[in-house]
Amino acid sequence: MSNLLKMRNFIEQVSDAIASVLELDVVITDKDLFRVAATGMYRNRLSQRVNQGCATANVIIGKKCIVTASVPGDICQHCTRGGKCQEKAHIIQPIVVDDECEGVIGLLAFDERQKNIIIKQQEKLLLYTEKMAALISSTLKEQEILKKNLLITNKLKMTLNTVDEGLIYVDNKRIVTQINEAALEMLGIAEAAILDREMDECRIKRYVCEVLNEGVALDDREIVDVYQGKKIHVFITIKPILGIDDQQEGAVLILKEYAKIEKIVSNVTGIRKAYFFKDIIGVSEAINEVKNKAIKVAKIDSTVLLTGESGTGKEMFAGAIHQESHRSTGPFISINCAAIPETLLESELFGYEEGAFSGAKKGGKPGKFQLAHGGTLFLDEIGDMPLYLQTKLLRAIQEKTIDKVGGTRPVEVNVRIIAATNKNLEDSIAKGEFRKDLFYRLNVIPLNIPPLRERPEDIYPLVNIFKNKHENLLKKNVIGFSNEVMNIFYRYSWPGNVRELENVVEYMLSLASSEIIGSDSLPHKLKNFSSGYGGKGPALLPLAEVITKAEESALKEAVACAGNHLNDKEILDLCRQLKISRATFYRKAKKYHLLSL
Ligand SMILES: Nc1ncnc2c1ncn2[C@@H]1O[C@H](COP(=O)(O)OP(=O)(O)OP(=O)(O)O)[C@@H](O)[C@H]1O
Repeated sequence: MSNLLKMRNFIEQVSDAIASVLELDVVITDKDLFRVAATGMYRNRLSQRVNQGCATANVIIGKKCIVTASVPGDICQHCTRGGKCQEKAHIIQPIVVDDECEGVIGLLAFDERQKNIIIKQQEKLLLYTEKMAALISSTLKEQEILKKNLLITNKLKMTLNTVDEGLIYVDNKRIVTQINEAALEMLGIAEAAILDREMDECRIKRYVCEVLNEGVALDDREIVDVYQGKKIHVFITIKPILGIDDQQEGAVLILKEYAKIEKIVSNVTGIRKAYFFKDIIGVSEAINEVKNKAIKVAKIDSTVLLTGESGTGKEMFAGAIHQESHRSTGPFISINCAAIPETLLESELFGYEEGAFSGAKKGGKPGKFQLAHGGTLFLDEIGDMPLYLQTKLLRAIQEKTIDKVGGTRPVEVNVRIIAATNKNLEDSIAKGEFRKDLFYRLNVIPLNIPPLRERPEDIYPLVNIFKNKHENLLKKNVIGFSNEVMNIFYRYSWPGNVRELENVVEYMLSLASSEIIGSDSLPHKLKNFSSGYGGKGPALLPLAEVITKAEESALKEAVACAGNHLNDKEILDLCRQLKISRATFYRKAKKYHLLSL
């Protein structure tokens, strides 16, 4: 479709305007020889093609205006209509855009009166049609520029929405002019609630003001805050945007999510945060039993298999065992066998030699086994390892050597293996998904971490620890959770275990507006759970039982913090802090088996 045809409405308006001013008929024809707009005789011949070789076609080729005072003139000699043309005279003006003829404006005379107008007012008409052709030409150009701009904007929008970083553009008044999907997700906000409005998140606003006032970029500032009820933890870079004349036009904000950066660093290096046994919180007999056993086995170099539901703390235990072992000065390298695509897992674990496959790095790459040399290798989600790699892993454990992908000689490695799974490996063996011999190799020392619902005494100290941790991060001042909330915590089944509990505490703290956090801040699924409170749901615990549980947890935690094996002076000190008598302490110690911990 020609450019003139695309703007048919506008072209029709121009042709009507010319005709009404000049008392002549007008036809506007595009470069494909189609009549786009016309008045008079040609109005009912719109969208028809004019003859090849006619005056119009000649002007389109020659890009020069012609005046024929009496049709047929010289220019008509090749026209296929010959003497049948009804035109008596015409002026045909080309519409030229960037040296390309897009079409013509034709002023036509069909009778003697109109013919006289053309003859007598030729100069004036030429000037007028020239101006009209220029008007159409500039409008066509504007349309072209508009189309290009629209395309650039669309490409930009698509690019903005494919990047992982959050991007926000603000003008000099801090009004958000553009925001991508990643930024909306990080801020937990809908586009309509932020676009064309002032950037009002207080910490971000402060930094934006700084950049706009001083005109100097700001790099990777860490922000931990609550924005519209959602916790945000990001690194922010803000750069001023300069216009064509070097005037500041606003700023661009680049947000990188902390959790994503942490995950990338830990995935690439395999290095995890160091955990110690003191970080593993819990006062229940069950958790202390596992802890005590783990402390003992840390000293020997045997392979450990940690089992337990997701979020029970298997990775914490693996890290703590490493720190307590004679390998603590060596590396602790972790790999999640379920998170890495099967095709990459082998080279991630065992490394590869140069040229092992297309895309292999020059000089090859060491695998996690080699990186863990002299330390501990934590194989998380071992139950998801494909069978062919299980065979290779078994050989590495038995022979203490690994075969790199594309390698010709085995490489010696000195590594302690700790594996973990939330699957029942015996079931996997029965289904033929896990090698029995590997299972026995890994299961030298089995440690099972019980789910949180089986050790409710741990809930209170865990809630306390997480409250303190996130209270500081979120800069909130909270005393604690209401009895109703604690009661729900005790009765809920925690399918996501300690991880879920921590997430719930963090969520509730970010919403907290009072010192005691009530059930109104509970996340949806716990709120639903609480709607059964006293109704259809599980029965309420008697108040006395809640108090007893809280007292037991608080005392066990206090004794554990003081060091478990307390002498007389330490017990006296503890009683003073707890503001209870020695007799009361010993009575409760007996009741809750405090001193046998
Ligand atoms: N006893 C505990 N004391 C303090 N924090 C804990 C405890 N147990 C688990 N956590 C916390 O819960 C989260 C999950 O722990 P971890 O990753 O060790 O669990 P996991 O069993 O390895 O989970 P997955 O099977 O999903 O990998 C972590 O944030 C950890 O800090």
